[in-house]
Amino acid sequence: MAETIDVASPAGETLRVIRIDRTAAVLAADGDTDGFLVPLRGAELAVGDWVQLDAEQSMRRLERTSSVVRAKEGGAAQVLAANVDVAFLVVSLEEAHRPGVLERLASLGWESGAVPHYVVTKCDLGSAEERAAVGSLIETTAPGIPTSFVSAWTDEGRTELLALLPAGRTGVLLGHSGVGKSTLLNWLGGTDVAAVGEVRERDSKGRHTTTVRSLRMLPDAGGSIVDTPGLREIGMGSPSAVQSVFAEVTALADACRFADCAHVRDAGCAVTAALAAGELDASRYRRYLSTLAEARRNEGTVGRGTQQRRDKGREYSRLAREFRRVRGH
Ligand SMILES: Nc1nc2c(ncn2[C@@H]2O[C@H](COP(=O)(O)OP(=O)(O)OP(=O)(O)O)[C@@H](O)[C@H]2O)c(=O)[nH]1
Ligand SMILES: [Zn+2]
Repeated sequence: MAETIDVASPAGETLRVIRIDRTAAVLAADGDTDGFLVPLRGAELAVGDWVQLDAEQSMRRLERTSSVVRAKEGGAAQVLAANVDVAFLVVSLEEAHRPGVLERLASLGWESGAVPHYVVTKCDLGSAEERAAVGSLIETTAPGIPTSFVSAWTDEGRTELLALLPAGRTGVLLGHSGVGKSTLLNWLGGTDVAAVGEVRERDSKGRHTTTVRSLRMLPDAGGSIVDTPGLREIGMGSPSAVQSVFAEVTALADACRFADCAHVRDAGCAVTAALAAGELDASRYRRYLSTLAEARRNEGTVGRGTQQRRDKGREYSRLAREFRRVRGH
């Protein structure tokens, strides 16, 4: 990647991509909120990337320490954010009752290379019981990932989140459209939430969403945070990330003494035994099979796929179907 830029900046200076859209990026010195605009002209940059300018004013992207990737069907994977330390998995209190959403976000979080942390938003809308239910669901669904309950309306949880982003650290907000990511960004950044006017565009399905990705400094914390556009379909990372989310299921499947076992009804199968004993939740096992199948198929669409991987995807789909048929889930 070599890109000529028309702004005088000292050669060798390391700059960060703090804003990006389809055609241009804004670069700024570390900790700076003012930067300059660079046309992308095909350069593959993501928010959070570090770039270095040489004497000829062409730029070189430094190696990424982490990246949040979205698999695009039929195309190359898209990097949503680079060099992030904490991946905030944002769910609204309402949405947090759905284990499938929690699992997908967890997988995307582990896949990024950043440390995942759930943020349950809009807690002003729910009761203490509802919150406790979500807390225990998260503990069983994604053990080991910490959770913060927040509300931008009542100011709950702000200090807790800011403590995770001291100077030199960057967070990223991952979550479905409408869970309150833009609101969080402004709330953490100290902007009056009521005064927020985001740039919004229509997406291919006519819905409004945030399309510009940006990195914002957090004056009250020292670090920074990246907003990603509304993710209507949250990807789920690679099969290995899915397997870390479903670690206990993976361990059971590995412990099964039959090679090529469908883990559906065979006597002596470790998975069947755990299901029968009530140690493994049938719907969790079904989600494990279908999520893994989807991750294998995606691996095929982002260009890294081999026939073998696609076959593996089909095999998991078949197992998921068979499991539903036999168990009625
Ligand atoms: N009750 C309540 N509503 C909130 C809170 N935070 C955000 N909302 C509302 O939730 C809606 C969505 O908020 P946004 O911040 O635009 O959500 P988003 O995740 O950025 O959505 P996209 O830009 O489409 O990705 C808005 O109507 C907000 O006013 C909160 O803490 N409590
Ligand atoms: Zn088995």
